[in-house]
Amino acid sequence: MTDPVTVHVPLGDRAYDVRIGAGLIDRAGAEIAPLLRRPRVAIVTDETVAGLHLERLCRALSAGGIDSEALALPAGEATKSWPHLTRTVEWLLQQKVERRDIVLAFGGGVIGDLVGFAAAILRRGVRFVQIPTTLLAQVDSSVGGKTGINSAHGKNLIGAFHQPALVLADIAVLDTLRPRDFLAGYGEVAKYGLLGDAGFFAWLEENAPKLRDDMALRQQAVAHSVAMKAGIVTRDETEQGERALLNLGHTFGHALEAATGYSDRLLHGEGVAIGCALAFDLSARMGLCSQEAPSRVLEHLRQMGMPARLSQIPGDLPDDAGLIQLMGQDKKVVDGQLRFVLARGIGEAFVSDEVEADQLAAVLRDARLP
Ligand SMILES: NC(=O)c1ccc[n+]([C@@H]2O[C@H](COP(=O)([O-])OP(=O)(O)OC[C@H]3O[C@@H](n4cnc5c(N)ncnc54)[C@H](O)[C@@H]3O)[C@@H](O)[C@H]2O)c1
Ligand SMILES: O=C(O)C(=O)C[C@@H](O)[C@H](O)[C@H](O)COP(=O)(O)O
Ligand SMILES: [Zn+2]
Repeated sequence: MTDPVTVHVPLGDRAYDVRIGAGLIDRAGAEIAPLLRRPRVAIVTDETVAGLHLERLCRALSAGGIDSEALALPAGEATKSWPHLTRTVEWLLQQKVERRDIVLAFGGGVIGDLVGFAAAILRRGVRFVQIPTTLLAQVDSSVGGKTGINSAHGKNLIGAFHQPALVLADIAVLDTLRPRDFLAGYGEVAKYGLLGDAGFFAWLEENAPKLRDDMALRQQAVAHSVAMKAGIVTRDETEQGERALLNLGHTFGHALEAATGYSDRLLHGEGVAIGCALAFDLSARMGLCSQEAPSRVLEHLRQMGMPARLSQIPGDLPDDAGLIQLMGQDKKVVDGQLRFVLARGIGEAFVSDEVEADQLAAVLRDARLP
């Protein structure tokens, strides 16, 4: 057990804490009990997380005098869909979860997004606690209140803003992640440096390879990422402006996830990594930043063993027109016009609607090369 770090998200009557430390799951009862009106919770998780960590969570809740029931959904992005949303909401109703109860989302970003959305619509809104178990969910998806599911038309197209009442990020639970899932989550960590903190990116260039083994560095990386996200979300909760910077790499990434059918061919964080590389390439081609910036991004992703090019995605992809059509469903689109997060350098991202079709085509063409 390390001393937890707390990042507060000061959103008025929707304010909450993000607690970050090793061993927090074992303290879940004590951490959650003060939020409860009656000592019971409904847990929604996925089958992989249930097999590895559910018993421990239930024991910790029980030690705090809290009864629990759990629903385990299939693991993977395909679960962020209407059928599993329906199943979750119906199960929560069957459990007679009341408006003043708390639902626990115990898993990665898929569970957090789905369960957060279920909580947002159940009885027109019940509170929920995020217990994120992937690196991605700890640094990004559990914080900020974006919840939702995917559609064949695009990523996260059905959803709501619904802030959690508490986030408990047990960084030791990441030890059981598959290396590929750990690295995919790292895509979102690197994103924070790239979008707004050159010093953090330089720190990552030196320390990121050690995050898997060094708990103190891991805690620092998670806490720094969460603090950056909390700051942005506090200034712009519903993405009227600055929050769109958190979408760096996502216009490309989300289109690629839709193109690969939300399957294991491409994980969200991998799409973000490729998308960041493409966004920096596009920025350099438009003369917004020097060539050194995309070269550094590529070099770092390669050093970490992450994909950075379209040619690293297994199987066929749609042609450029097909990918651009998928980008047309991006939530940043205004009046039918695509908007991209571009950069003037590492840590200097901004939103632009001035990308020209031939520049975009050149980026996509080159990214298809091996
Ligand atoms: N709401 C937001 O702000 C936001 C931000 C970023 C990403 N997202 C969403 O998050 C999703 C991706 O999240 P993810 O990468 O966590 O994927 P995920 O939830 O599918 O988890 C990845 C895999 O890791 C397994 N897993 C989870 N915890 C584990 C553990 N401790 N040990 C072993 N295995 C474990 C899961 O079963 C799954 O197979 C995407 O749908 C993305 O759109 C949302
Ligand atoms: O919290 C945000 O805002 C983000 O954009 C974080 C992203 O990493 C995340 O993938 C988010 O779900 C994407 O948002 P969307 O609005 O493009 O679906
Ligand atoms: Zn993301």
